[in-house]
Amino acid sequence: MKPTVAAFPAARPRRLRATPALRNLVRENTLTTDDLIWPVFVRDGDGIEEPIPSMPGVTRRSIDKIKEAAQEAQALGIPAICLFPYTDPALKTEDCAEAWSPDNLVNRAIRAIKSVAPDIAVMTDVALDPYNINGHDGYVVDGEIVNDETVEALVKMTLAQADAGADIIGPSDMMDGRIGAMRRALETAGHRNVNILSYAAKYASAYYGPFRDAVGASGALKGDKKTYQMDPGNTDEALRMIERDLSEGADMVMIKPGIAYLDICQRVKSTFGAPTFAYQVSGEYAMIEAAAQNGWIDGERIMLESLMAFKRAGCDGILSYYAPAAARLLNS
Ligand SMILES: NCC(=O)CCC(=O)O
Repeated sequence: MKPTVAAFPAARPRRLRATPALRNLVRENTLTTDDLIWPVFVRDGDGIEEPIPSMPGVTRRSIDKIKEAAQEAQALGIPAICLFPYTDPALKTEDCAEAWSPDNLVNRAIRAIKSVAPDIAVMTDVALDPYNINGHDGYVVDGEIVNDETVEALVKMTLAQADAGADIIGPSDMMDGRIGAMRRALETAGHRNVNILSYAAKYASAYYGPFRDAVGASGALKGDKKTYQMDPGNTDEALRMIERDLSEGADMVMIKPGIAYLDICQRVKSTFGAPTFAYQVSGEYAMIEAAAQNGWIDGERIMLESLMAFKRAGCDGILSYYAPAAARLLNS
């Protein structure tokens, strides 16, 4: 659609920018707390909030502190919280059995959140990397990340999370066929209302560096994730991945990382019209924080501007470490 614009001076586009009231009236996109999913890091212990040096302002919390965070999120009106575990290295194994233990950190955290903040939707991450001795999202056999055996493990992990009360399952592993396998297993187990938010277009990105520090996977990872995560040069492939995951039973889809992949967000939303999310990942957060702490940028304004960019690109929501800070500003 080509907009009709009169010639100057009949058209003076600045008229619509003249006052806050007029700007508010004609704003095309809005950012609200309803758009936010807050990723949080869980660790063992009690009363612990441990700073993550490469993500200033973000901490690893013990479950009692996660409960407080969930209550804070509920009070701020943030609809969902997403859990990532910092697993004790002694629990990381080749078979990754801790991933589907009913009493692993994440499953205990889900139950704890549900006990104090029942209005919050709890999202989980499904991938083997927090439990894998070699840091990969899948099983490694003779140097290869094997697909089908990994999917079997991911299904067990999914069911354990759903049993614990997860509302949204977030498969971030990028194996083939996992969405269909998870959906069938959830249906069979009677978890008919558990949503799947598929990390459908997840790129092999350097922007995840600080996250791997946060979950203690940096040292463990041998090699890279390029045989399962996507090549940053590709666009059409992202559309194929989204279409496939939706056809296998994903309720919502995600593009990750965020700000460097807004073209993908825009194409995905305009092509499929499905609930579309972006993940403003750890490296994006770290870059904004580093510049803000140096006084080189206005951190609060950049935070809100970067989140608004996702809305403009068509996203329905954003996973962001800024969720509580943004919610406080948006609510003020
Ligand atoms: N599966 C979750 C992630 O890989 C998060 C990445 C990040 O925040 O950098």
